[in-house]
Amino acid sequence: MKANLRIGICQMMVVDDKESNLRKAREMIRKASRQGCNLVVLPEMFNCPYESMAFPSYAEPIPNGETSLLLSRTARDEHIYLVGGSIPEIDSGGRIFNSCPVFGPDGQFLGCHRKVHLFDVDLESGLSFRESDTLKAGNNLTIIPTPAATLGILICYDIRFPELSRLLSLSGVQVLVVPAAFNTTTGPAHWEILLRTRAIDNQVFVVGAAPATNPVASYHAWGHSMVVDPWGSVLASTGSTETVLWADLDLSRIEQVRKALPLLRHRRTDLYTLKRR
Ligand SMILES: NC(=O)CC(=O)C(=O)O
Repeated sequence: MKANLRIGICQMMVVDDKESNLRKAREMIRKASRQGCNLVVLPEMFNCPYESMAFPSYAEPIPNGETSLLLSRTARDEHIYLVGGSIPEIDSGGRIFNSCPVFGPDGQFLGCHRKVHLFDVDLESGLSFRESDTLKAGNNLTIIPTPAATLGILICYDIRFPELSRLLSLSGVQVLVVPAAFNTTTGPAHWEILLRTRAIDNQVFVVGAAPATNPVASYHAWGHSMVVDPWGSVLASTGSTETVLWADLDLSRIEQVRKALPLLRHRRTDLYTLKRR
């Protein structure tokens, strides 16, 4: 297989201490880079516990806050593309978002995705979460063109809404990058199925980057970071512990799969359409 993109996922354990999280992220990014990765992805809320009430005190501006500056420097030092998972972002009006900043190999800020769908749920297992208690929703689709690949960014719950992935794919996205933090209720039930389904539906690569399970955290992340190819095959996956995972993406696979099974061409747009507002 001809590889043209080696993608690394830092499945890090997030703790209730920003400086420790930043140190761990940098260490794991460097490890991925030493393994030859030219695109490295962090998980959702990698600098902050995944707790609504923690978001305001951990929030920072993007791209000039402490975390963004560290990511930019690390991307430049390692000469990699870096998808900065997500962090709580505070804007000039004091609004807080769940946001994913992306940096290029010169450290340049390439863009930012603000989570569009907020995770407000009361699960039968007893797990309740209400991101909207402290966060606002983003209003944009996020496409990051790079010479290596065109990336589309989704954050966690966004993956459950197929319209978003389809719109991104129809706009030329080749790799859906999904920093996420599914939990031990929804993770075993839905995580792998959703990642593989979005890959199969859209015939794109899907990269799911999750935190490792932290047994002392209030929210138990499921881990199981994964890379899926456009046929829905799992190229790399892991369990719940801290690890750096990597996979080689051969982007020509997208055209091969689309040629053999022309799903996107076979859509009946005379019967139905998907409109971006
Ligand atoms: N944490 C999320 O945003 C989403 C999630 O855990 C799920 O959809 O399940």
